[in-house]
Amino acid sequence: MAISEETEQLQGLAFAMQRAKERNESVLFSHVKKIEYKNPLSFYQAGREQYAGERFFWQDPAKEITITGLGNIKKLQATASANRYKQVEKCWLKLQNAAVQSGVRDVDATGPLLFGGFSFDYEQSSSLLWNQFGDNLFYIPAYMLSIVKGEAYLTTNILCSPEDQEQLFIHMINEREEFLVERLENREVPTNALVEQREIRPTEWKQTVAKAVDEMKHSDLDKIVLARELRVVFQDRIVSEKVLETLMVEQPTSYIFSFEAGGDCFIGATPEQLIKKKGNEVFSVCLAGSIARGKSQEEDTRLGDELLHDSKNRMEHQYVVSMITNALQTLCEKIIVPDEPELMKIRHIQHLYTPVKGMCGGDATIFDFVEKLHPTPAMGGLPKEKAVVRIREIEGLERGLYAGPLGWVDSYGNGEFAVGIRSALLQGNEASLFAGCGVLEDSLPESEYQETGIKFNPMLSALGGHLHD
Ligand SMILES: C=C(O[C@@H]1C=C(C(=O)O)C=C[C@H]1O)C(=O)O
Ligand SMILES: [Mg+2]
Repeated sequence: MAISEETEQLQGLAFAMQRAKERNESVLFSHVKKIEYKNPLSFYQAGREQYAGERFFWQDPAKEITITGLGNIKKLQATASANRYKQVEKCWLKLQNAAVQSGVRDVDATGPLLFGGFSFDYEQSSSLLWNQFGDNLFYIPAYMLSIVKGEAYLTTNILCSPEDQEQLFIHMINEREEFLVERLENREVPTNALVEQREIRPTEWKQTVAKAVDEMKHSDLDKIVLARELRVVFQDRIVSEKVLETLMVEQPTSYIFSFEAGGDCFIGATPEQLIKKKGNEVFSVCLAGSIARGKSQEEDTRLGDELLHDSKNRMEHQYVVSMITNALQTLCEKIIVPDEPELMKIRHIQHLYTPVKGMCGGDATIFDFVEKLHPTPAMGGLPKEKAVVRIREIEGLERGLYAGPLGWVDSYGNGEFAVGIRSALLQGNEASLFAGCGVLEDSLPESEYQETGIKFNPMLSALGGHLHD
């Protein structure tokens, strides 16, 4: 006779607790149950009070996987160093070695899952703006709703310590049901009035671009991505669920994410995948080269054609294609790279886009790919090391998680990271928005300034700020 789900779960938990006592160390227990479809934003919102500062949201452009995490049973944070990817991975693997799982198995993005992100530059001195996140931050949620290909799964994760008693966990098993109650009736949020919208040092930024252009003419630096910040202040605290909801409507073909730490929230709608790994298959995207959307169909097509044939933008794009191709080749047995870029048209902007696919050997992990790829010349520049150093020296920005890898990995080794662009850091009633652009020898500071202006629009629109033309 098949045992009931409840029994299986309690047996799994008892087993994990026994293992924790035997090993005298904490053991991760994870139970997955298939549930009726639930609205992921409602789940996210339901955890607002109890799990404030410990929530995340992730949705991929194809909407194959939507993950909402509440709570934090284990935080992983590596030292800010070149070794940070390996450090996080090592801790994650160690936890999994002893982990006990029960319930549904073999569904991507269910069960024990690590969510988080790395800053753009581990050598940038620690900043005040990003102090809630540090150089990198990952955590395993207590409760997680995964919508995978239209089916819903609820994961409960518990870290059993050798001293814990079973009773302690029974309430968790009951508590989680509360988060599943749809609370759509509370979702109406009054409009939050904009108090101030301010670009941070725009004139200096253009001067920095001009300086970089000059430097490129006299050095081996071929490309550098320079970013700037815009700050918006609202009357009341910014509600991240409201922002997510708008982003989902306005940017349906981007990754929608939010990542809370302490009182802050890193949120955005990025069109740029860094790496996706599913079994031995890997996917990445080269995205660089930009132009505005047209006001009419004709103008839009004309602008798209212009972008496809513009030598500066093609070069800007090609640097990314070459670097990603080389990086993937070191870890893959086979890769497929189209010869020509296509256009990616999103609400406020169009880009040159080349999707890349590969097959890797059995040993390569998603962290290996993140380490090899980050930062691509779409976020850093070329040569990579030099560009990162120069960004640190001249950009004058605290990038934090902006332009860094953000994503998840599950216990099956599958996962996905996007780069955290078209994003904002929410801090109470203020938000810092970031946008950058690829500067080449023939860049014009004014056009790069305009381009970054457009790149603020996805977040400005979602927050309720004034859009750039
Ligand atoms: C750096 C950003 O975007 C990147 C820069 C692009 C460009 O300069 O053409 C295009 C896409 C992104 O790879 C950003 O949005 O902040
Ligand atoms: Mg550009």
